[in-house]
Amino acid sequence: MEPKRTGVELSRPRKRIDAIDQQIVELLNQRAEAALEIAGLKKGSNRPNFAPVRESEVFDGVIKNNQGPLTPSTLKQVFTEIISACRGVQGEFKAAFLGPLQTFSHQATLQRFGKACMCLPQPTISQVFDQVEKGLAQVGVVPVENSTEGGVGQTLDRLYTSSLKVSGEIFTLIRHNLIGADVKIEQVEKVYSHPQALAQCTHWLNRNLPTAILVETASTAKAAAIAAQEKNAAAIASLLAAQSRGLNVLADSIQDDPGNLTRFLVLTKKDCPTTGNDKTSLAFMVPHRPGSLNRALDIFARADLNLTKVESRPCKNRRWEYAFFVDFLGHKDDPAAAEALAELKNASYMMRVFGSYPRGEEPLP
Ligand SMILES: O=C(O)C(=O)C[C@]1(C(=O)O)C=C[C@@H](O)C=C1
Repeated sequence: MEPKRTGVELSRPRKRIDAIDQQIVELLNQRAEAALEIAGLKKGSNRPNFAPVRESEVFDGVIKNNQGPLTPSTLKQVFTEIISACRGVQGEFKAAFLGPLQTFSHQATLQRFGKACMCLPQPTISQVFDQVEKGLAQVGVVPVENSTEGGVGQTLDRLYTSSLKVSGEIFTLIRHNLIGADVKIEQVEKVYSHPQALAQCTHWLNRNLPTAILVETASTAKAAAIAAQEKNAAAIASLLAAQSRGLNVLADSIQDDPGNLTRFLVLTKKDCPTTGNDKTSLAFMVPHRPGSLNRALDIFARADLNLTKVESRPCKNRRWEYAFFVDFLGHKDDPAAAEALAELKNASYMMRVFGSYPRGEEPLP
């Protein structure tokens, strides 16, 4: 007869885990004490606690020495929370973003700043800028472009009038889920969501819920709130919305494009020094003459600067004139970039560099 299986054979590795956990707790507290000491030293010198370039160095160092079995992306998640907790020990760390809670802007904020950050959802993109400009939040998180829908005009326009610096970028996978309370997928008669989310799930809805009535809401979070109350109703919203309302996920990842990404910018008052893997965002306006845009773009080509984005927006006070928003790989203080920017300044009647910042990582679908 086979011996009865008990938990006995697990006790040795579990004891090892208990001992390791004790060490982790001690080390985490030592790390938090060091962060507190740094905060004390920064206080006198007018340096903000948030140091994005240093955070990139921490991530790079951790990943460089990793032997596995944990993957780099798992370690990044763990250290996002460790740094978040340390920032929290240093003082209240407030992040403003386009609300309400449980939207993709909220998700992007948590993805970058971890759960210890204090969330300040704002009714408009412009108010996100206001909060940081007034010093009421240390960072602002605003959407700047979506991989299928394109640029977010309100963000580009407000960047133009703001003195804030872009000090980071966040790529967030837009995963839509059909969520509901006590409802099975075949019982769903109404689907609530933001018009963009409904549009991004058109094929899935046609195939799976062809007779359901689609109802537009102001946000995906609002849709989740309605679905939590209404019979035979569901919402298209984030996992965060489902979890926070205790709703069931009836179908996950239902967006038509599995690689749908939104890029967010992180706004702060201070510039970032170079890391060696940076991106720069700027805007310029050139005179209305044949070839002037061509000549401006040629400056980047001659400096061997790779443009990752070019977008135009109408100038508000000059009809049929445009500001060109450009991102390139590199830091504004790199010698070749600095020279190119000086040349561009001469060739344009307005140029503003919004900031150079560590390049963000694009998550895999
Ligand atoms: O190194 C610093 O400047 C710190 O304040 C410490 C620390 C960290 O926990 O590693 C915390 C916040 C900063 O944004 C960067 C790093």
